[in-house]
Amino acid sequence: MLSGIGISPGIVLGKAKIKKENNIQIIRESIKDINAEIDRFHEAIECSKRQIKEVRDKTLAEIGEEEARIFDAHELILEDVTFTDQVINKIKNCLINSESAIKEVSNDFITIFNNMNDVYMKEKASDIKDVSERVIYNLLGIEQCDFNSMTEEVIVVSKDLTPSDTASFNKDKVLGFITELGGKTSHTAILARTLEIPAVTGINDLLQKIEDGDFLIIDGNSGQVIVNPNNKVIREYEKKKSEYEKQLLVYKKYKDKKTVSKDGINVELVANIGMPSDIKSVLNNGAEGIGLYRTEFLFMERDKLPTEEEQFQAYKEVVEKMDNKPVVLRTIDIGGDKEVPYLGLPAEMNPFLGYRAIRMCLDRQDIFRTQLRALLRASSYGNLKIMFPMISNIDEIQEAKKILEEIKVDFKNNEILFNENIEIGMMIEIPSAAIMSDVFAKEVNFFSIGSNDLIQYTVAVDRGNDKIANLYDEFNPAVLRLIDTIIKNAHKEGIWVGMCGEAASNSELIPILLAMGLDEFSMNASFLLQARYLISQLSVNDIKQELPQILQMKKGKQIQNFISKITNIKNFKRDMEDYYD
Ligand SMILES: C=C(OP(=O)(O)O)C(=O)O
Ligand SMILES: [Mg+2]
Repeated sequence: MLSGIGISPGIVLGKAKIKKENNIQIIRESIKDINAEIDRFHEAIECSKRQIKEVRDKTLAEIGEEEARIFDAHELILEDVTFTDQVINKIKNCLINSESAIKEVSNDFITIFNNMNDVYMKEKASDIKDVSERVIYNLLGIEQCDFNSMTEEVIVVSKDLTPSDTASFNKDKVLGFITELGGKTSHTAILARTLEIPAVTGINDLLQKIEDGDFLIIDGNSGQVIVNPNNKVIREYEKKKSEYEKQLLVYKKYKDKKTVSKDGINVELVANIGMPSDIKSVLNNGAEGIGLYRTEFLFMERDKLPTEEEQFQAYKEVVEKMDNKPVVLRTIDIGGDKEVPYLGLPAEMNPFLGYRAIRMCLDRQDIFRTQLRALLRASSYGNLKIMFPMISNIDEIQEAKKILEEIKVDFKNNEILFNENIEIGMMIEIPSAAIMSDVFAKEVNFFSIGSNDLIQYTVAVDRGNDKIANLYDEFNPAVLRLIDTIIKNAHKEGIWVGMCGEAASNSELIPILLAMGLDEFSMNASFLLQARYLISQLSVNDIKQELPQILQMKKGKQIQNFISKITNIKNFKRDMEDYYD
């Protein structure tokens, strides 16, 4: 049994097919005819572009537009003169062959991007590796491994797989794959999930542990790989596989349904997103809207502030793609663990208690006003709602609303279109706001409970600190009492209340939140169908009867046990975590 990281869910059983490393030796040869060498390089670039276009078109036809964009990025690398000029200069100045020049230049770029210690930059490094290997193969006239023409069903085993490799898989033949390198957020992992090919990564010395033809079981849910299992284990996994697939079919049936409990209570089930490209999976998983659009991601991974126009285009794209379904756009929550280096903000002793979110926006009104203008403009293209994060006192929400009003007046004077009745909401994620939620409820049209922060501030536990993760508990009775207070206060004022922190997708908490009367549940798209299924199995009024008793319990564990006993959802929780964690 080998343990790795499951990057694409599902279970498969089959024969191993090792993708041999093309251990090509690139020899640094001296050249005499510079022009001929540069021509050779250009020819290889053109040939690579043609191949990338083919992979792109295949991806577009068989997988999707978003995935095809990975290969647009590959083409851009070949068109990027900072890359190609450096290779040409190396050929000219060092009088070396193209293969070595590309290897040296791409290695420099890969090292720089990998050292940035940033997921996005690391992905860029792997794109450069993919593209430069392709050009080198073309220079050397080496055929690349053709996954498209596999004739028997296999599980591909490889040190690494590029997005090009993954996109060229013949889905009928490649049952799954295992690699040594790669992560959950890599392009290869994204493609595997879209293709619904189970995959596991992160197994050290993989190629020393598996041989061509070995019989394998891959469990993409738990990240386990079993090599040459006995018949008993094979039968056990065949059963697991069929149960998993049956359950998945049940979930999929809920895609276009409303979210209604067994006893007829209707709630809204919506998704959290970070950027427009997340929408595809949101729609595929039957979201009724977006409950949290974390716009700060548009401000990260770049070297200057996005302009009003750039922001407008992004927000408009989201709103239009959601086609009149509600989209709660949260103004930037920069700070805490979300750093934006080009803003030059000084380091702080306690960043989570510091210059963050609305605090920064009310201080840097240039940034805030630009965002408000962009989102107000986008509001005329669909059902957009505005939400302010990290509100801790009444002045902040009033000040934010005042600034928004000023921009509305300016828009009216200048005949700029926007939705005059746009709903305004606030996150309740700081205990002071939760305690004063009766007062805040008079200021806004809705609340969204940010349980990630609300928990960390209520129990004084850093949400990212593994050492004290046992204290970070959504079932902590203090947290549950605060949530109950917030919902009651919102309803007294006649406003709706949602939750967009991770706790909204916790299968043992969902029954309690339903009983408290939460109106909207916002979560990662991959949890939506399971949550809708779970809700359809629950009788909210029965759980409501138990709520006073639950709120009197002294320990989180006690509450959790009680809920799993009365709702019988222990197995369901295990399902959720196995499949998507
Ligand atoms: C949704 C939340 O906001 P973020 O995770 O972006 O801080 C939260 O705090 O629960
Ligand atoms: Mg938060």
